[in-house]
Amino acid sequence: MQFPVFFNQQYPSLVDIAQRWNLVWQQDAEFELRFEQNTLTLHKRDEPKLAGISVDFVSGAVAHRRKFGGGRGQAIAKAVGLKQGVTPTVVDGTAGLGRDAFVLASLGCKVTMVERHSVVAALLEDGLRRAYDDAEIGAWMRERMQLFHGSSLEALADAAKVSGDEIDVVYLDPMYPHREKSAAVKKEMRVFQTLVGADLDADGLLAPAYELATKRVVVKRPDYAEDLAGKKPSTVIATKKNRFDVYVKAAMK
Ligand SMILES: C[S@@+](CC[C@H](N)C(=O)[O-])C[C@H]1O[C@@H](n2cnc3c(N)ncnc32)[C@H](O)[C@@H]1O
Repeated sequence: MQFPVFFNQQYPSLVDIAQRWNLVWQQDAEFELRFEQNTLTLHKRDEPKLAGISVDFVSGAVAHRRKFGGGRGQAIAKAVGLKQGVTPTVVDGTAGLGRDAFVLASLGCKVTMVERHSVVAALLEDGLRRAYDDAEIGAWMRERMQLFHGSSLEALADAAKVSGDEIDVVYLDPMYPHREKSAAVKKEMRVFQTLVGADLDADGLLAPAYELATKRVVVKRPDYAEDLAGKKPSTVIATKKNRFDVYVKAAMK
């Protein structure tokens, strides 16, 4: 399916990206793609004051968390079963901007990110390009993080084949419809949320995820959300605003 975006058609890299990701130039498109400081960036055109969004594994918030975050003590690490001597292989079935996947990769996991939205996939690929080239993190990023463009509802097993490994854990963090009165969403996330919308078909992800994972499926949810597909998890790891629902199939070894 083609997605409409506005971009500078005189800029060859943007023309290439549009072709590769099936993005079609449109004068009055809601979003614009730009290259800013060697970084593919998405802007919402009717809110020009909002900062653009991009994927940056090298500097910024995720890099800070890698250096100063809680390491293997973080809730997400516990949820996927990272512990002394155990570093699971992961398919992240709802990659988004790749932040959770990057946390897991920086802790040693091999992670295949699956993303269905072509603009998000383009941003992820651009983030990976810069990370792969980075002197500090490039070597392990090339080994551990990769992208698969497709829907996890149908293509999860194909994504796993790209990885070539047995998949221990499938991680899911679908976009949850926001409550009417929820506090103003962080501005940057507003651009992203307008782009992808609510993942109303998310319940369908649990079954293919459970089939693929050999050890467990982990689902990130807001604390007020109902269980994915109405299925009660084996364990829940709660954080301040979210929880990780863990569906255990077999023990981690
Ligand atoms: C809330 S975001 C994930 C954020 C991510 N965990 C992070 O840390 O950046 C959800 C993403 O999953 C994607 N998505 C939802 N359903 C999907 C599916 N069936 N297959 C692939 N991607 C999907 C959406 O397009 C969106 O980019």
